Amino acid sequence: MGGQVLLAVAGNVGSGKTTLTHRLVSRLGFVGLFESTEANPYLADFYGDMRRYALPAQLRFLAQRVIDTRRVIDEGASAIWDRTPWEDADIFAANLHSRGAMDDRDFETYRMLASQLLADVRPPDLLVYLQRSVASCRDNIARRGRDYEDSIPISYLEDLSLRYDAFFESWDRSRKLLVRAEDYDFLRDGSHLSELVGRIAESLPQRFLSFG
Ligand SMILES: Nc1ncnc2c1ncn2[C@@H]1O[C@H](COP(=O)(O)OP(=O)(O)OP(=O)(O)O)[C@@H](O)[C@H]1O
Repeated sequence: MGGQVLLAVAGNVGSGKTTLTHRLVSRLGFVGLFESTEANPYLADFYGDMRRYALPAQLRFLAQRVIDTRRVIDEGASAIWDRTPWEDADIFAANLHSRGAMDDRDFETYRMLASQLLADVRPPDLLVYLQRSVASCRDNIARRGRDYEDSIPISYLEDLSLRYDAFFESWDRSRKLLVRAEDYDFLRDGSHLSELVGRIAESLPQRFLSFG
């Protein structure tokens, strides 16, 4: 194995990142970098009133994810991210700004901090984009039944989905892999996971030849 491998799973709210990341963690023996739903004390308030809580919620997401990322990278173990800090900055915060939930002044403040915090964070070796239709994301969100997510407008998911596609298209910090979530059943079918692990191995840089 060519040293520490960093994988990232990126995708919309309800796309199934957490399920996939758990499966990959147990298959590969990597450390999982999970987004704890309880970790952001602004989240429920944010969904209740996006205008009021956009800036503190975004700052908290970014700070927590950068702290967790740096710790895992410093520890030297191979790891897999369930969402990256670049998604916070380039997708979520930018989306709130363009929806009018974050004003120009707050967005500029956020951008100043984000560019400093992210300046020397090592990117993943491979970004896996778990692409799922908005209708299917919405069904997953409804099924998991978190009260505070009841208020998520469909237009919010649609905007994020467009931004995710553009983010993936322009992602040039590492290699990347598109996975259409609806073609796989990672929860119930082990062969689907094996197929994806094979695709990941093929997509990684040469130095990780013995991966998987
Ligand atoms: N930067 C952010 N801005 C706004 N909301 C965010 C941000 N990062 C995460 N969230 C929200 O916090 C919650 C975290 O939940 P969770 O970890 O289950 O992620 P998720 O996006 O729903 O992923 P998945 O269903 O693919 O596992 C979700 O409602 C998620 O959209």
